[in-house]
Amino acid sequence: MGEVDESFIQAVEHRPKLAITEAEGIPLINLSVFNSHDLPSNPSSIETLVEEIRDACKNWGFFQVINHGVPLEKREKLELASRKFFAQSTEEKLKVRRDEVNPQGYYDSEVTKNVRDWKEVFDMTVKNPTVIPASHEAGDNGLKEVVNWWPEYPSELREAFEEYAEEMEKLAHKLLELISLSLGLKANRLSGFFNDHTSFTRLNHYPPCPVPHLALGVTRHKDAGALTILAQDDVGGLQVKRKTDGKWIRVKPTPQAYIVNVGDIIQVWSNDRYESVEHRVMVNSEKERFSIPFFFNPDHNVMVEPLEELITEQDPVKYQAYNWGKFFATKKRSNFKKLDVWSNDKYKSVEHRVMVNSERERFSIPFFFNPAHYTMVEPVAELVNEENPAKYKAFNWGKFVSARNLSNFKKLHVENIQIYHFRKSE
Ligand SMILES: O=C(O)CCC(=O)C(=O)O
Ligand SMILES: [Fe+2]
Repeated sequence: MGEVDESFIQAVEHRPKLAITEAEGIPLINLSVFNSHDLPSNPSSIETLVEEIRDACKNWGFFQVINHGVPLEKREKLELASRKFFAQSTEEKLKVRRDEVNPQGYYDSEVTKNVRDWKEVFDMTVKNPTVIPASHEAGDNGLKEVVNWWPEYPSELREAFEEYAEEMEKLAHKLLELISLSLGLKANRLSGFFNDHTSFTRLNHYPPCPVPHLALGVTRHKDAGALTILAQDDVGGLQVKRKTDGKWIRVKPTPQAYIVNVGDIIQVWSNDRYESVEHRVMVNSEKERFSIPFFFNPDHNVMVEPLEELITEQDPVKYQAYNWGKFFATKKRSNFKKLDVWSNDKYKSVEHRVMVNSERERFSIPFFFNPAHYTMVEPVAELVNEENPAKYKAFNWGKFVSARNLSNFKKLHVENIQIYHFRKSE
């Protein structure tokens, strides 16, 4: 990734401490009773399991599962293909780069909460094609089909992914059943939301980082979907914000286990009984790290809202319904970076500052020449070509300025869409 660009540097309060206490870990749950059939015949064994899931979702929002039924060789095949893909030159990887039209593929400049992540990724949807809204605009009812890009090398990536995704889907449905039971609902209560699901899998590669105390592999965030099932390698780096005290707890790699976390959608469905928990990824200066999250997301047309069975007088509805596809499209779109945009990075905006002195006062009068508020700022078309693809997405100047003024000029703090925007006031 070359020299360390300022966009990677976290604000002081978000920088990771390199020595982290590994006190209490997230719960480890054995799924063996549940992994061979749809619902096990022994009701008391499943009761204990459901109880464990309930406690884990309530107290942590995160847990690990073992004896999950996913064949190890399928995971290893995809892990190996991922290593081979990322080991190629940037030029090769950019041939399958994600763009405005197709959000799948390779990407090395993801921005979470306006700070760049120290990672590169490759995204693939599980359904190929996957149907999503054509745009984030509320009035636009158009749909589009997203198809996966496949790199030339390694040629086995596609097969490895497809086999793996099938296993992930099975595991995700099992977990969904357990979660439904743990909320006192029928096992299949949530299954119908996933007929044409928009799930995707991401290959993450975190290269060694010369400034692990200043940057993060993934900035603190919550996952927007229903559930995430993560395979991490043996390097470690994932941290979860413990609910009891807000401390960052490292998720110790457990060979062959999967890490599961509740996403925002389960938070809303459960009307806050279960919360989607913040997590982040630390990087280190010596070892690269690989991980593979599977994001289990419902159909694009699902209206996400608290489940009516969980609503009572004492526990009234906490969220307004929102459309999953639109929410997701908006979230993807608002992941953009800083200025230097029109020139597509040919000219860089340069930092400057003003010194004062002990004797003389000084006056100056700057004139800030800004476009109209409705201007959509994006690289000018003449400066964009195949060798020099657009480095910025379009953004609205007026909205940018008002967000920036709010954030005290420190960071471009245009906040991503979040479920709390749909929270009803108490
Ligand atoms: O790599 C990891 O351990 C977690 C990645 C993650 O949180 C994400 O991609 O949403
Ligand atoms: Fe995540």
